[in-house]
Amino acid sequence: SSWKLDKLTAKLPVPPGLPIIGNAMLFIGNTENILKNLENIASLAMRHEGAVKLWLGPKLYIAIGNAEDAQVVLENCLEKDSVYRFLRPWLGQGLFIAPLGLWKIHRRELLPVFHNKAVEEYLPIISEQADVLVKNLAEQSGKGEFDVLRYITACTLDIVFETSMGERMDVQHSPDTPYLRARHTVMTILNKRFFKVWLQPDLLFNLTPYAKQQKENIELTHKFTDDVVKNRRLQYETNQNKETNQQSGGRIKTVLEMLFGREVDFTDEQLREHIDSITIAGNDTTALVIAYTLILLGIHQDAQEKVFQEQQCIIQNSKRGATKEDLLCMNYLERVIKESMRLYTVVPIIARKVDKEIYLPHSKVTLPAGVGAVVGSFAIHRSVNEWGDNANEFDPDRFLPERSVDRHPAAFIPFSYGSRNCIGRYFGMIIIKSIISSIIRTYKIEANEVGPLKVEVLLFPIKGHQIKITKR
Ligand code: HEM
Repeated sequence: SSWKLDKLTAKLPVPPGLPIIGNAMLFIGNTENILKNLENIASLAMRHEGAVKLWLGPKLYIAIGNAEDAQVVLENCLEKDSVYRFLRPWLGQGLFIAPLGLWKIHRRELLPVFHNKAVEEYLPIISEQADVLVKNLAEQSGKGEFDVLRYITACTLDIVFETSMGERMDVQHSPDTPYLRARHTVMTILNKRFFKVWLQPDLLFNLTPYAKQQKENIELTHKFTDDVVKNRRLQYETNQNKETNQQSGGRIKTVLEMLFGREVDFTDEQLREHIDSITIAGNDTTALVIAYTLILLGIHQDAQEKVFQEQQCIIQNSKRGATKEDLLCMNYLERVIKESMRLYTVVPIIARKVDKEIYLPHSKVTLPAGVGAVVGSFAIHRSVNEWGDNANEFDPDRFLPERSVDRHPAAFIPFSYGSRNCIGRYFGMIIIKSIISSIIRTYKIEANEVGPLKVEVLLFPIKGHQIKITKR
């Protein structure tokens, strides 16, 4: 039946491949090569109808580089592709990879927890950590280039841990803990598995030392979250009669606390899986967007000056954290952040399972059930068809309302699209805005370039996020 699948999708171009493994060669080699190959696939797609097909071993994938087909896939295919199965031992049925039936029920329960009003309660925690970040950065002020991502990641970890489970990790002061090391090890092994086809079959993976290492480190991270869930459940049950709404007693409720006593009676294991999924999906993504935006502001001094002037207008010379009202006024900064997410799409590819036949109106091809659909957000964000001839140039004002009216709704999808999009997108945006606001009011930034990129699930610059800062 691969013959039948091949025939059904005969209209689509296919890059040259090898027998048996098909196009899997495209994903072999270093991570920089993977990106080059992805770019070649994207340009092959552009020369045709914005889609190509790839055989990865026995499985057929359709790679999509146009907004119209991306919209159809992201609206209709809500089940994650089987490539995410490697996350299963770690994240179980957590929202990020939850199978469709369970996902529908749990997403509905989690939505109010990530509502604008609910996450705005976390602004004091965000500003407090942004303040620590600004102080930590002082050691780099007036010196040469340095990689800013490490500082930002420590800050977003502190924010995400405190808001999701009420744990004050203080990563910004003590970045090296057994839990964080274990977490990093698991991520490194998973990344290898995603991109190295020979590590994908369990049989082969289990022959490597990675298998044991992964198991031990997953157990360590599970134990950490299990303990938090157990303690918070106990506290919740003790206080149950006293507290009723989010801010009772003046204390802010964490994501975890908001999940107790809901319509769906989450088990402790389910809570652990959701909380782990949230801290994994929400941390590096947010940190990367901030780091790319700082480089872009360092390159484009005129944009930085405009961002600074806007801050002066809103918060004057104060060093206080940004309030909800302040954030709403940061329109230029918001356009800069969007342009940063467009050019450096930190989640560059999204893979979904096609569980029922669907027709792609742009490529004019019917995808049979059983194939995988890969949405190339990075490719769509840089496509001249969607963004015009200067698609590769930095121009925040392309996000002015009057210049956005004719754009396809799925031409800009940094948080994916449709009902399985990012549940934390508003939370992510307020963290990003608030942290950049604090940094830019204190430091002037310089940077040369982002340079060549690589894909390790997320998008990274090969030489790191190099910037120079000086106190204003
Ligand atoms: C700028 C920062 C962020 C970016 C670029 C981003 C991007 C994404 C994308 C592209 C997806 C969908 C993946 C797919 O369709 O397969 C997603 C899902 C998700 N994100 Fe985010 N995210 C960000 C911040 C956050 C934050 C702050 C949180 C929570 C604290 C979060 C939690 C999640 C969760 C739980 C999902 C799974 C949703 C579901 O399947 O229903 N993300 N994110």
